[in-house]
Amino acid sequence: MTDKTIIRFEGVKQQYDRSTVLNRVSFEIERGKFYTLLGPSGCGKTTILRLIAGFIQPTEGNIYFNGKVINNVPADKRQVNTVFQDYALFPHLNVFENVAFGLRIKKLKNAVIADKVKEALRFVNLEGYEDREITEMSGGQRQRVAIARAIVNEPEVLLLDEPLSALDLKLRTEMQYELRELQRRLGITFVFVTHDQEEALAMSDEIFVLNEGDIQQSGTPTDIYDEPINRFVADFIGESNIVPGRMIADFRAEFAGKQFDCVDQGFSPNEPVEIMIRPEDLEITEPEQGNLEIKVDSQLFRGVHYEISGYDKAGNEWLVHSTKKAVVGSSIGLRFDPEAIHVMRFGETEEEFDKRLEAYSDPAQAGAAGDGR
Ligand SMILES: Nc1ncnc2c1ncn2[C@@H]1O[C@H](COP(=O)(O)OP(=O)(O)OP(=O)(O)O)[C@@H](O)[C@H]1O
Repeated sequence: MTDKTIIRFEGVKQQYDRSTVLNRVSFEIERGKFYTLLGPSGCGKTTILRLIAGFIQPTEGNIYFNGKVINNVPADKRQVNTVFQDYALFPHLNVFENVAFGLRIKKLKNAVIADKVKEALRFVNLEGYEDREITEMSGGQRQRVAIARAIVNEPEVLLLDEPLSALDLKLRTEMQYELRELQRRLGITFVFVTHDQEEALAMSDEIFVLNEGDIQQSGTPTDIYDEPINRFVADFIGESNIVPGRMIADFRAEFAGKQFDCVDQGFSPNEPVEIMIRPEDLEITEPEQGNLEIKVDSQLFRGVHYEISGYDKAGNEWLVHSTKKAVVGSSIGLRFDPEAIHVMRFGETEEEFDKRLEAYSDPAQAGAAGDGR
């Protein structure tokens, strides 16, 4: 734990009846950053938010806030506010009263409330909308009222549970920029929940990828995109080619019936692995000039690139994103760099994975691990 840590989960388990929704999850959240909990429906994202907010208590483990255990601190005593998916605004109150609601409960003076509400509305670009009825506001504007109502309490952490999912694509993209910008201006910690990987990649400083009650991987968007820990993360974050293979030795992998140089090490000789290559890292060449040859099966124009798929001689399917066209039924070559080959070990924990990656970037450790070439 560092002095930047604001929230820490230590072995937190959550059970409803007999089903375990979180399996002894441990992680840290630092002050002033934009975090995203990303994962498919039902993986436990909202449960983590509810635990941070104090709407539920963990079955096991501890939750720390600024270094103190808060398992039994009631929700209204936590320095945390939540923006809900459906905004949960009061339809019978106007914009001002919706934002002022929490402050009235705290019995602040009217002049103080007026100042704070004005400031919060300014932050979300809704100055002058104080007297509007909620029913007269658009989806995007309601969203901003909900955010103003949360930030008016000056929380240390803002929790956002799929706040953009009700908006259409264009507005959603606009709000992504706005939220990111708002977080920078406010300088407080945001914990944002989404099942949309593009949204997570675009907005976050740090992403936690969840599946079935476990954190599969945590890291920056580029870490997670470039070095996914396993098939689940690789598949969930972007499109990927994943084929079976084995590590012959350090820096030498075999897949699709051939051997290739790669940048991975620290595996047992002949260890079975999964090989991942992103579609945009494959370059189309003449059939005999590539590292692999595939027979083109289909081609779709996607606006910026062509999406080409085909099969190699070993029967693996490959997806290619390229600005070059290919002819369905013809053979093409695929060229890729050793750095484009990502080797994934079966059943590796995040700790082991991080250690292995660190060894690549630290020549002293890499040497100690033995260069098997
Ligand atoms: N009060 C409850 N009682 C019983 N089961 C619950 C309760 N709340 C959530 N669950 C279950 O816990 C699991 C995780 O739910 P959670 O809402 O945390 O998932 P999520 O990742 O946020 O999903 P979504 O994206 O669909 O909102 C689900 O299987 C859900 O059915």
